[in-house]
Amino acid sequence: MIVAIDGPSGTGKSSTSKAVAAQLGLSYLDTGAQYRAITWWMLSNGVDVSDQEAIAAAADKPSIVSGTDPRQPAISADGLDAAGPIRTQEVTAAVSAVSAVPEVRTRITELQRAIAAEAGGGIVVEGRDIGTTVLPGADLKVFLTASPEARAARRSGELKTTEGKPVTDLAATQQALTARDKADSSRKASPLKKAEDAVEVDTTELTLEQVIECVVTLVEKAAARKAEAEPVEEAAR
Ligand SMILES: Nc1ncnc2c1ncn2[C@@H]1O[C@H](COP(=O)(O)OP(=O)(O)O)[C@@H](O)[C@H]1O
Ligand SMILES: Nc1ccn([C@@H]2O[C@H](COP(=O)(O)OP(=O)(O)O)[C@@H](O)[C@H]2O)c(=O)n1
Repeated sequence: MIVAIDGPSGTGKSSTSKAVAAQLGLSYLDTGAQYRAITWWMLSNGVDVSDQEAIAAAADKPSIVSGTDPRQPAISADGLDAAGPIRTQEVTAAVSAVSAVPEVRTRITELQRAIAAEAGGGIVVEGRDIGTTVLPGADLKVFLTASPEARAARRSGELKTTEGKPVTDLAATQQALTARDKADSSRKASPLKKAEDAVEVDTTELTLEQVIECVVTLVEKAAARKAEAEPVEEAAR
């Protein structure tokens, strides 16, 4: 069972995906964390993130390792725990530029497909291009949306500066979030986009619990469809 959950920042992808995976006993992959980890590695290793060629040349250098336990998500770059540093404002500000470089996307997409292929019992993969590009054959595709105001309000309490202080400026958070959406949606390589066969869920007026319940129901229905379809496929072979 492969579940793809895409959408812009602050729509609830990570919280929903982790909870759904934990509830249904599936693995979990946060692909945004992988793009953040490679960005953090580049910033830490003197790669000029305003130079596309420099980013492309460094794309296959770091080893990026993701944990797939939804109760203990883990991410490392060259063996260093990246979970904390990837959430800083510095990384958030640079990640769209790094993730737009085709060599970075090819590298990270390969990693994502390998992880999904190895997840025996099924996996929930969240990101921007999972349903359109990474796993177009997913059994269920969900595209989460929410108003920019709701997304900024959700995010403003979480963001941290490089010194670890909270960022509380709501207007600035909304502006940064909108700029990142624009960059992610307009890049040439695998932009943020709803897959044609994805189910769109607007989470603006929903609690996180309601979104989780909705996605669990969608996964259960997709699993039942898959179970019904498989004996037919077997017989046709
Ligand atoms: N439906 C919701 N209502 C209120 N808060 C939410 C909802 N969904 C997520 N959140 C909160 O919003 C923040 C961002 O959610 P997250 O899952 O990280 O979004 P994304 O992965 O899409 O960026 C988190 O603090 C989360 O708890
Ligand atoms: N499948 C993906 C996932 C993330 N990304 C990039 O990684 C960035 C960070 O993703 P994220 O999911 O951690 O972002 P948030 O929604 O958590 O803020 C995005 O803004 C994209 O630039 C991507 O290009 N493709």
